Amino acid sequence: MAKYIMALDAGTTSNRCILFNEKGEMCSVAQKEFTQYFPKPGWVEHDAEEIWSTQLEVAKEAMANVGATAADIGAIGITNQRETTIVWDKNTGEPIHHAIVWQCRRTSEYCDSLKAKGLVDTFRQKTGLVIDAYFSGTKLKWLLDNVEGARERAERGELLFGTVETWLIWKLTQGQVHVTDYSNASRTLMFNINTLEWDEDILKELNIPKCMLPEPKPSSCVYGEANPVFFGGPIPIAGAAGDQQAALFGQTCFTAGEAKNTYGTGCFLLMNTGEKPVFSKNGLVTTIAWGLDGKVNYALEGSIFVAGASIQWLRDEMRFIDSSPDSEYMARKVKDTNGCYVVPAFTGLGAPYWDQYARGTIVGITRGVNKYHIIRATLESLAYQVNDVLAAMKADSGIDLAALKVDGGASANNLLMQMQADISNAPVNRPMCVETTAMGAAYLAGLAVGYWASKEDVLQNWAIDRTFTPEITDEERNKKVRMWKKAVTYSFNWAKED
Ligand SMILES: Nc1ncnc2c1ncn2[C@@H]1O[C@H](COP(=O)(O)OP(=O)(O)O)[C@@H](O)[C@H]1O
Ligand SMILES: O=P(O)(O)OC[C@H](O)CO
Repeated sequence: MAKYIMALDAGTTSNRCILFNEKGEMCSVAQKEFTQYFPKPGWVEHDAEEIWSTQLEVAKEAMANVGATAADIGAIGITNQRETTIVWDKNTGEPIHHAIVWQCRRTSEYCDSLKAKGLVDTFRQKTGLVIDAYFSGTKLKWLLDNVEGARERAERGELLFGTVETWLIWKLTQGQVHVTDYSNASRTLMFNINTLEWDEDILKELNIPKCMLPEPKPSSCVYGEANPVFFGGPIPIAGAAGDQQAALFGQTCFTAGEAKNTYGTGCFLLMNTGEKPVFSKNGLVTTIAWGLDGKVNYALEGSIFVAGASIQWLRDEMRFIDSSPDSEYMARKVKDTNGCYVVPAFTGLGAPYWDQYARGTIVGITRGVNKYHIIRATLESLAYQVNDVLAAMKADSGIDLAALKVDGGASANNLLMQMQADISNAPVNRPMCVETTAMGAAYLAGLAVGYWASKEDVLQNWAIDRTFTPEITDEERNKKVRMWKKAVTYSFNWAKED
């Protein structure tokens, strides 16, 4: 048996490669940040070639760290920032434009026009999603409408579309395989989550040529082989899933009613709802969790656009901290936020508000508020946003979670985890391995090639590192949440022209 399964985790700000062994232990990790482009307020782009080159670099580095050869790697599993939209030339492989990132707001007004046509329910029933600039479909339309000659080239069959996993699989197979998995397809606003096909009516509405779309496949199956030129031998690419769905899998939330919350660039709370989609009445979206063993699992999702990114803002723009982990030390210098609330709606608000025009705001500032209070209030804003989504999840599913399973970079912050337990009045369980996104991708790939025999095989790999239990009174909690709800209203609709 091969020694490792390789997980390629293509995140929003960095790409990672982790090699996992049979026990689900991380044997080697390599990571590299890549450039973020902000060409206009509210616009976000990546260079797709840089996504590929950094991903390849870290994969080689992770192998070199432990002296692994291609024969030591049983399979590759890919997990990725979702919705980010890439279009490239089928023959030259050259992207026609920078990738338009999930956070980018450039198609907000076009989304308004779709809503004004009365299409909200149609899109929800077909795709499970709300009409929002977040999802890929309107970004793809923007590229076809705004890059010179793109629409004609796409109609002639010369251009291909993909989200990041599609792009990486295409690159790894040197242009042989153009596929997506159901979990990623379900984030495009073009995929019918009931029929598991691209939706013809929606493609017509958005004016997207179907020939440029990848073939949708299950999340755990062999899509093709990485060309030997990259790793010295072929390796099967056997799993792919959007990063949030992969984390749900990595947290072993295999049963309906189980949920996890990931604190990365954004924050994403997903609940497995079983083999039937549940449609939200409270501002959540319905998404495909994974396709596995001939079946599809659905999930309810609350997507928060800015979470760890607000800590990066404290570091890079405010220059209040030198590193993200410093936020904990600095926030502990004060006992509370001194009445200050930060609403980090930098790219609008996602669940449960869905306000494309919301922008960040700080309220409650008095003469006594200093940078430590603002750092603390920024951290607290993550917990409030998650709490809003938890309430929506409870209303939609009828399930009051006994405890919240957490992961992602910012879940390392003990103060933040304690704030979450306090504000949501629920225990917070952090697992030993918080790299659950990569782990989920590894499991999906390993299951496809028989490295693990069944889901039950990997359940035993999950273990708790630490539980945070609520410590504040109901009175304190109610007051805090009430004030947050007031604060968040001040961010609404800010960027809308009068
Ligand atoms: N100790 C910490 N406290 C607060 N935020 C943190 C901490 N460590 C990392 N972060 C934040 O977590 C994010 C990185 O987490 P990660 O799961 O790698 O995200 P992604 O997959 O979105 O790139 C960054 O936005 C960073 O600011
Ligand atoms: O890069 P992350 O981990 O914040 O995830 C981004 C999401 O996939 C966007 O939907």
